[in-house]
Amino acid sequence: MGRKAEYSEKPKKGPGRKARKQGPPVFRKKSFAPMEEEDKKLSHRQKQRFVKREQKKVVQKAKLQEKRAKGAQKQPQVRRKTAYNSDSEPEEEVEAQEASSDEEVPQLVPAPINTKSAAPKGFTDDNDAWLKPKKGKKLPEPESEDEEELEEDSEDENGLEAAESAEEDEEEEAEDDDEDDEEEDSDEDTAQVGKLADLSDDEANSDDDFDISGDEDAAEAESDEDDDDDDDDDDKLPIERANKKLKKREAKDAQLAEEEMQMTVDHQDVFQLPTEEEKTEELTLQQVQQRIKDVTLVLSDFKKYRQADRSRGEYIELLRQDLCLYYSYNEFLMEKLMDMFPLTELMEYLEASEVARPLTIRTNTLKTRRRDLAAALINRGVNLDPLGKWTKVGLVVFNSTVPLGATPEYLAGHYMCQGASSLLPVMALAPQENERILDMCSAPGGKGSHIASIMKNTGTLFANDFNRDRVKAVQANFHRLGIVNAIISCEDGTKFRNIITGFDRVLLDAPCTGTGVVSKDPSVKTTKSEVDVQRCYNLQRKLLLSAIDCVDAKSKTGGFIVYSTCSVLPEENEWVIDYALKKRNVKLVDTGLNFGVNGFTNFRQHRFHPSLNLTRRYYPHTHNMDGFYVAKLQKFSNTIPLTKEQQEEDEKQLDAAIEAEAASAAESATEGEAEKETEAGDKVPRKLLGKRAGKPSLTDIEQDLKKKKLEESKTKYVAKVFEKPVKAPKQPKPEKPQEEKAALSNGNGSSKAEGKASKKRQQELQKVKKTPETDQKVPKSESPSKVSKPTVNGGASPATPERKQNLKKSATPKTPSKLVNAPHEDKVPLLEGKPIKKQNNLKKKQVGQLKKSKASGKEGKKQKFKK
Ligand SMILES: C[S@@+](CC[C@H](N)C(=O)[O-])C[C@H]1O[C@@H](n2cnc3c(N)ncnc32)[C@H](O)[C@@H]1O
Repeated sequence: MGRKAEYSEKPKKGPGRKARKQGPPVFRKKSFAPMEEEDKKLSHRQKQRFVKREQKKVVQKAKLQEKRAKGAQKQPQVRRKTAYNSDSEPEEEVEAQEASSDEEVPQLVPAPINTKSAAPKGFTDDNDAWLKPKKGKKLPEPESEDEEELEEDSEDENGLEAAESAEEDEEEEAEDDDEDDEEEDSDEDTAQVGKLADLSDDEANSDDDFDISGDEDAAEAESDEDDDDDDDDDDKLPIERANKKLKKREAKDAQLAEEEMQMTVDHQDVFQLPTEEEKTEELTLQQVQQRIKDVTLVLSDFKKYRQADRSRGEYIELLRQDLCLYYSYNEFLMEKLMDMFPLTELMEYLEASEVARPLTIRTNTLKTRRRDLAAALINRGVNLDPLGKWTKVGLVVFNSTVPLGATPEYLAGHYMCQGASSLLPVMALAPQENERILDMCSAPGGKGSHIASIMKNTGTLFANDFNRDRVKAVQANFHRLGIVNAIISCEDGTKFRNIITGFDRVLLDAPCTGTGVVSKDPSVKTTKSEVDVQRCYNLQRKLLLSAIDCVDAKSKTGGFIVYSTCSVLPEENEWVIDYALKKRNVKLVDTGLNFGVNGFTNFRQHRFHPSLNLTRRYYPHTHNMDGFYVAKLQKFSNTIPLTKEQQEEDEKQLDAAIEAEAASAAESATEGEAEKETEAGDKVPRKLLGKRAGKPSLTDIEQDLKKKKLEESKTKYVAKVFEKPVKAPKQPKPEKPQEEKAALSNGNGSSKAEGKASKKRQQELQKVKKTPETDQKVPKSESPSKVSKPTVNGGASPATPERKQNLKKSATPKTPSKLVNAPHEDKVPLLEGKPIKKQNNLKKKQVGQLKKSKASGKEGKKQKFKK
């Protein structure tokens, strides 16, 4: 139920806005309040005048009293002038009065007061004419004192007091007029100028309602500042003068601000390094963060902010500790990172490493196209986008309502879940169709499957990994993705050159410390140590040399090796490449990746080959992908620029280093466990694991000795980065007797005993006879690769005509590979070197012979039967 509207009575409309009359002027009481009340708001000049006036009053009163005493009575000669001149009053008269008021002795006798100038009590609409300021003159300040005096005047027209007040007023006015005279030249003009000046002077504006004191203040300021320039200013326009004034004021303000700033900076609290006591105190994360900022600031301008008695090292040490605490890194890794990045970049890197990288997938172009895959996944509720212009197969997934590892598309092999950075090494490898390519460390097969899809399932992909369990993943993935051109093996990559060589391209995505993927695996931040890094880079060096040896420098389409790691440490990247440059006939070439940071050519005190700037580094904070490293090498000669002895020595060193590191790692692990046990309070003898299991526990001295040995072995076998490749003397190549050639070609013994024996024999032979190398090339100026003899190991040498001859003539077949175990008529290792075609020829031969023998057998049988 609603209420009915009542329209019968319409409310009368009042007068419109225009019809309304303007009310009488209302003056703020304050403006006319007694002086005492406004005392606080008076300007300095006003106060001075007020004091002066008071003093004068006292003096005058004293004089008056004196005169009274004398009894002298004089007629007033000057008409009394009121504070407010009416418009009707002639100006001349006023001027005359002013002139007379300048006289030293005022006329004190009360005069008959002019009715025109008599002021009524208070202010009403009737006397508003008073308030109109005289044209061209500023409105005088209405002072309450004057008001009172006027009232008094009107009451005691002929009284003595009236005369007194009149005299006072005259004096005051004279004084004011004196001041006004100073400015009167520009009075009319300054009506505008004054406003401009007031705009910049809030103080002046705020003083009085009538803008009088404002003008006075402005004038005061002007007089202060412009004393010197007064003469120059005379011939300037008012606006120019105002502008000048404004600029001066601004300059003064700026100077003041500058001084103030300097004062605050000078008195700012300089960060103090904590004392020993303070170091033991526990801090909150916020406090640690603040201290990181403070120390960073000190280090940014060390001269300015440092404590006099403290060194830079102390600040850096504190910063490292705080960073370790804040980001949960161990000191070793933090130190490595601090060596790599400038401070500000380090912060960015650490922050970015705390955030997970976006999930990315790679389209399997063997089965689908990217846009079809994207459409299918969008239909399933996956929010995605192309990964970037640099890839045609990558997609970045923002969010998904379904698990990406279980969609029908995934199970059908339409895509592979892969980090963006793992697309880079395959792009750098640039596989071609129908090539023979090796993926030396393949598991779980992400990059391998990418290679196969670019090859469009043509040629042959050898996917190898040393970890048997992980090889299963390669198998499963390849099966799911529909790869049919791959041979999967489980071999030690370092020995792969002994199994099969002659590849067009090799990808070595080496095992590493994983320092680039801390966002994926945060345990890396705390678990990696110097020993881990050493172990990794020694293995990486071995693997890389093997990978290089597997490539055929004479490949028509390739001859490339791509080395990559998901580590950011130079030890695992530039150092390894630099090592390979010195040990093999390879050079660095452009990766073909048009983004990424250049590799280091120098790092701390180390200097690498200048071409290392062709390698690429990727960081989470700059590329929003995992920390990654990619280098592309081209093999320009199949010869090895080292003598056999040097090669063996190198290998021994690397092997020993890896073993020593492994042993020390096991040792430290057992020690750690044993320590834990004893810490736990179990007072039982230490449990020994690993190598020392079952052996009596070592005494402290023995343990010390062992530790020393370990340390020695570590330092001994850490390969030197600047190690110069040893120059091999050039030797003439004498004719080899057939026997020796055969012996040489049997380097790959099938049994270990045989292998060793043949190796010894070969070494002896090499000592006696050395052959010159014909196709030698110098890899780079600093490493002349004059090789004295061909490699004995068939895996590392190319299939030269001479070698082919040897292979044919070899009496005993040595086929070490698990992949290759074919009993052949001519007993040649089938997959050695390039001649894979030979395998087919052999097979044909074998088949032909078999057929022949069968045929002959049949014929024989037939013949027998016939017989
Ligand atoms: C970084 S992962 C390879 C990832 C792989 N390329 C991919 O994209 O899926 C390194 C691999 O090297 C393997 N590995 C370690 N030592 C090896 C060796 N001596 N020979 C061959 N593979 C090795 C590890 O089992 C590991 O799977």
